[in-house]
Amino acid sequence: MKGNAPPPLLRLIDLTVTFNGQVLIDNINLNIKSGETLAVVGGSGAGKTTLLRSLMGLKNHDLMTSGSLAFEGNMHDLSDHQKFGSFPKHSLAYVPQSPSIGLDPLKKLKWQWQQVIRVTRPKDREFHTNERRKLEVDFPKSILTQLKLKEFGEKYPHQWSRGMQQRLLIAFALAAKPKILILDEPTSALDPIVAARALLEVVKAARENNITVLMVTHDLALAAQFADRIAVLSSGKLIELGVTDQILNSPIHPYTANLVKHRHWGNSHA
Ligand SMILES: Nc1ncnc2c1ncn2[C@@H]1O[C@H](COP(=O)(O)OP(=O)(O)OP(=O)(O)O)[C@@H](O)[C@H]1O
Repeated sequence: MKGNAPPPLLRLIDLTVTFNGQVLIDNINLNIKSGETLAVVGGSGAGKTTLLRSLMGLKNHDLMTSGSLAFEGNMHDLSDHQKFGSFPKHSLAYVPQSPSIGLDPLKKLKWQWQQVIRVTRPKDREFHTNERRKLEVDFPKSILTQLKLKEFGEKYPHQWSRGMQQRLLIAFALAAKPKILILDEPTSALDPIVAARALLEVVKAARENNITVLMVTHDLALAAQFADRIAVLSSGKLIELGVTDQILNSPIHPYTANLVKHRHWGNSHA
């Protein structure tokens, strides 16, 4: 059946990022399959955030980027910001590690939701104007319920805890109906028990809405609970990639074996 496998939704080809000659991302090739949850795991400084930012075409002028990205069969040059402009950015939704980056402290959350719709669905062909207006007024209740968020509209960000702000950003991202939801350390603002529960809800909501999830985390145990596949990043290199069970039960690279050995596993993968 191998020959019949569908092409990947996104293909990262020969991505290299350097800073003053120092290699931060070293020739990474990575496929993301439609509908999967892929976790990129690595320690601090491994290059996780740099990988995500490059993949989204977010330009940092200090860094030199080379490589390309194929999305739904179309090629985009990552080294050339102008050419990357043709990439359908609304297909990706990014939730940053720090929720405060994504929220305006001076605006009620309802206003911020309206901006999400205006930006992600400009002159939308999918929607008649009336439908779009309705969406701007009504946050999809199903997503609020799925993520256990209520009464979000009339409050300001500071009236929510950091964990709630992070969940709200994830809800905004899901409601914008991206093809890929990108989560940077999605549970860093939450305590471990709440984190696992919240991530379970996010992955479930993404699956129900047919959204592919790419997350980066330093926590292999958390990745193991939710990811279909795990990619291991170390010093900017993709050193191992496999389905979650293979990574946990028969890791090939000594770095991965060490990660697995030194994790305290919960019940799911003891
Ligand atoms: N703009 C930049 N200029 C110079 N070096 C950078 C820049 N951005 C990232 N780096 C370096 O690239 C390496 C990877 O950083 P990155 O933030 O991607 O790692 P990370 O895996 O996300 O780490 P963490 O888990 O601590 O957030 C680090 O050595 C970092 O210092």
